[in-house]
Amino acid sequence: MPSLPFWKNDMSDAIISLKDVSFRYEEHLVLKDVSLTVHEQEFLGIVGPNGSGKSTLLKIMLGLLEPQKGEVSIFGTTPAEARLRIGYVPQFATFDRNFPISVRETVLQGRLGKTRLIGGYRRQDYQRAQQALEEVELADLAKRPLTALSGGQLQRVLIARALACQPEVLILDEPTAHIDPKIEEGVFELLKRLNQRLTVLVVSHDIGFITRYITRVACLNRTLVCHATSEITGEMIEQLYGGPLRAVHHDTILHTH
Ligand SMILES: Nc1ncnc2c1ncn2[C@@H]1O[C@H](COP(=O)(O)OP(=O)(O)OP(=O)(O)O)[C@@H](O)[C@H]1O
Repeated sequence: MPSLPFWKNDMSDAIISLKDVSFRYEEHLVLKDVSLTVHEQEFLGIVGPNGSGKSTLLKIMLGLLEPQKGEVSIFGTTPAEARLRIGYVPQFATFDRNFPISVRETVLQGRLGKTRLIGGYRRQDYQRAQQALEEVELADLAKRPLTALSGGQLQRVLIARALACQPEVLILDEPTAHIDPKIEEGVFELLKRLNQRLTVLVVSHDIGFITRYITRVACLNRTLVCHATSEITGEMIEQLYGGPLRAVHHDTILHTH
């Protein structure tokens, strides 16, 4: 009898499984023996200092990068095969907001992998885009050009674009890095609502803030350690960031000295 694939050793509702994954850019080892299982309906935070490999880890889950070592399974298959089941919201900085395009057209781009390539979008695509805009509470801005949006509105549009492909998991890379704290709260309240029907995985620098929303945190600094939110202490943060953390804002539960 063939042996079970490695992810079958985990709970049956595991949707993302990485086992002993290592990745290097040429000589530079960025991830070392990273193992992680994400379960259905989780709201997982991935935190770590600059350059600790967070975006690299996401790109591996999305099949954009292939690890030199280890195994990656998404919904029991390869990242490439599972791609359309994942909604991805890239880092804000990588998005050209001056592109002359409307909110609706941006959200429709999320349908590209799901619709026909020739002949334009179908009625169903417009319906899905409309639903996604309603879900992020921006339906009345559908015709507005992207250039006329605030940072928080733009972030919601990018979330709507990811939702338009009807994903089962939403992966966001620093969704609130460039918006102010009040708006940040609104974005995380939205993610919390979406988490009622979707698995959510979010990369953030701001562990103090996100612990209010997430169920579990994965601390990455080349290697990865997971903690239940309730276990997080200032000492742990200090170890992760290699020194006292000065920039935890909001009325955070964490204090380091
Ligand atoms: N294409 C690349 N070629 C070579 N090195 C890279 C490449 N992309 C990233 N790196 C390096 O790999 C390391 C990890 O980068 P990565 O972007 O995954 O970190 P991060 O934790 O997401 O950082 P940040 O918090 O600054 O976004 C960094 O030292 C970075 O300079």
